[in-house]
Amino acid sequence: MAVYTPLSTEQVREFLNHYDLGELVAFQGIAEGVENSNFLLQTTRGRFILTLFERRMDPAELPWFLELMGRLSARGLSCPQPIADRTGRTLSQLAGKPGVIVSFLPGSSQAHPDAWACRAVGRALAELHEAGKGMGARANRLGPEAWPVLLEACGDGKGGESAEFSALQAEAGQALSRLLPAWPKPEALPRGQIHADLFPDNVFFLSDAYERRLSGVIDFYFACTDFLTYDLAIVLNAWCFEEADAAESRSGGSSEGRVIFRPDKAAAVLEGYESLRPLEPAERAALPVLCQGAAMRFLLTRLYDWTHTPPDAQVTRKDPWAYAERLRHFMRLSPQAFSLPVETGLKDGGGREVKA
Ligand SMILES: Nc1ncnc2c1ncn2[C@@H]1O[C@H](COP(=O)(O)OP(=O)(O)OP(=O)(O)O)[C@@H](O)[C@H]1O
Ligand SMILES: N[C@@H](CCO)C(=O)O
Repeated sequence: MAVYTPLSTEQVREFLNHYDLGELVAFQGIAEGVENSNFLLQTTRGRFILTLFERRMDPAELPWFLELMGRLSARGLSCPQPIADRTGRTLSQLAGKPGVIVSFLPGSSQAHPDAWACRAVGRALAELHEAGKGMGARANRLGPEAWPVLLEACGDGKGGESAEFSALQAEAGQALSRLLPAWPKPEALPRGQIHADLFPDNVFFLSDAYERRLSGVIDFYFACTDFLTYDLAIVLNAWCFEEADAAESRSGGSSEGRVIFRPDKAAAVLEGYESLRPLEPAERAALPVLCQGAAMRFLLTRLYDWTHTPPDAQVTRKDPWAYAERLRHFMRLSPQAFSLPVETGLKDGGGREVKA
């Protein structure tokens, strides 16, 4: 559970007094997530999400994220809308942390998304890239310049001395020395606002007997300005492998063979994306390297968290070895692996599946 900062009913009630959101009925910490503390608030006016920002977050950058969500939402992407208090402010302080209340999105995430969901997320990513146009830039704090620093810092924490951990650190270091010189120059590919963490747990779906649709995208707190295709590479990493849930139950040894790449899902992501924003040849050619970079980014943040998560935090650590496997997969790929457009036969007009 990701609650780093527990709150009392009194604190939440007092906080809510500054908003026009009715009276507090109930609140609870939310089990999912690793970055921030999240609470579900039930008030007499409905459900809302309260987030307290914890780590890897410079409070000075919070207005940028709130502006992005407001803009995307105004342009038709279903995402949380920041809610202003009675003085018009969306960003406040609670328990010594910056805090925000956002609208609650209905639906639920899919732990094991199928090819249809992969196509829908590809399409939603292209919508996000289109809707994000025209906003000021925010640098990617977890981009390639940050990776060597992060790797260096991984060994400082508790448990960093184990042989298995050291082997993974060494492997990441070797891969990094090959990856960094191959990384595209900033002007080489189209850039824009990217989500940068579009994992299955950040995408909601709704379904009934007649149809299934993607109902919303959450968690924009890693969003930044970078290669649009890097966002696609993150989605290919996060949505197109199947894995055993190995995180906390690891008993040692290598995790080789725990994850399997699904080319049909990758084809579905690309087809969904290109149904709105066809890739340029240079973007296709860069995808194998960008996929290695995306695997590296999540390998490194997970590796760092493996040894730096406070023992009393209510949080389930994520498995860095699963991303080492993805990195190996993408390092083995031919540079032409994504060079041709794909056809999956899933075409349905975008994101909505009509059931028979
Ligand atoms: N606007 C929302 N509407 C509905 N549920 C939400 C909303 N925002 C967050 N949640 C719930 O809270 C959980 C955690 O939120 P979020 O993913 O933003 O946390 P995080 O700590 O930033 O996670 P991550 O590890 O993905 O970075 C989500 O999985 C979801 O269940
Ligand atoms: N989505 C990330 C956690 C947030 O950075 C991961 O699965 O490692």
